[in-house]
Amino acid sequence: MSTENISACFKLDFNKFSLDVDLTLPSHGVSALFGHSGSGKTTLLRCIAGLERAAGHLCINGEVWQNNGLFIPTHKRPLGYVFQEASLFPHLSVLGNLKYGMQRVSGANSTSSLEHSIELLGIGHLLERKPARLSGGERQRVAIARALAVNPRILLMDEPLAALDMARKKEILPFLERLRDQLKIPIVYVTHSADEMARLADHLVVMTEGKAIASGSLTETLSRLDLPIQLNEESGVVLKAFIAERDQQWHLARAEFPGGSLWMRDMGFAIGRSVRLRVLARDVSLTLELEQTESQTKSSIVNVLPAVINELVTGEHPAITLARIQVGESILLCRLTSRSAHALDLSVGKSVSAQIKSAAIID
Ligand SMILES: Nc1ncnc2c1ncn2[C@@H]1O[C@H](COP(=O)(O)OP(=O)(O)OP(=O)(O)O)[C@@H](O)[C@H]1O
Repeated sequence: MSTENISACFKLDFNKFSLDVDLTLPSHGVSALFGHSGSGKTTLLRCIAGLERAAGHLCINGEVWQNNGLFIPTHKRPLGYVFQEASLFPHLSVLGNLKYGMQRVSGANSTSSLEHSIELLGIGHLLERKPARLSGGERQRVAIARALAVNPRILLMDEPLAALDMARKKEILPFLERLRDQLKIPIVYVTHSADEMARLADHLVVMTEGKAIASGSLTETLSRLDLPIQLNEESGVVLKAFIAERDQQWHLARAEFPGGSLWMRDMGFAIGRSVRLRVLARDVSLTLELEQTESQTKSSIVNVLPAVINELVTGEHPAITLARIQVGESILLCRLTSRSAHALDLSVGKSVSAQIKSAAIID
């Protein structure tokens, strides 16, 4: 078995809550811990940090931090931890805060890791400022840089955007994408925002009542219908695609994914650029008309793809049916009324046309 991953197995009992997980997470990229409030996401993160003393074991890319006879205390674990609210020392400048964080970790006094984290988070122009003169988003970028400056083996982030307004979130997300793409260490990211999860995660862990009920690649896990995350308006899939064509006259771009392609608003991305597409189940509808050219001329919907029904389940309310449909090698989800599903006589294996009302490039 490869040691290049995170192996985390914990059992912990609080009064009215038990954590019981046995997970293998990838050695790099973002693993999102996603689930309702109280499902145990923060508790799991705290176990990884050694802030909770659970029974079990923890191995980070071949380094054992906990097993039966061993428990490395938090201050000796080479990790970065980012909380919801950046807790910076008000009397120290940004640079002072970064350096203070480094002093506390032995062997972390590396100028190159400090410079690299300043550059990654784009805070070079803020180094002399005191925290009171930073925006919420800038403060959080400093907190992330401080966590990275110690050259950690893993970065733990507990809802780092939750305390920020929409504009600040938008400002910070590109930096988080940069960390995901450029850092060689794993990032474990707690969130209950479907949007953040879809945009940032490579790997998805779904938590319910202290258990990890699913753990797998983002694309695969989001295409499952047997998880509670699919039972709401935000359910949908993420497709890995690339820009294949641009229609300058109508300001559209065609993004190609395994098994199909979608026209969408041109965001100015170059041809060949990799992108993520988020297609919400509520934006997909089904018809039995199979002739694409004809239906395109009769409908305002630009994207019509041939599909085969893969699975059908009742949604969160009996009026709603969720369909999992195969489009080439990819899976899309569709929310429709149970009455429509009945009228179309939908069944597993049936060929249909999927009309995609809208899809968003989220990368
Ligand atoms: N030290 C503790 N003692 C007793 N119960 C605790 C303790 N810490 C957490 N809990 C309980 O464990 C459960 C899981 O909490 P946790 O914070 O891990 O959930 P979460 O999924 O991160 O939630 P949120 O999204 O609201 O942050 C909750 O019911 C919480 O009240």
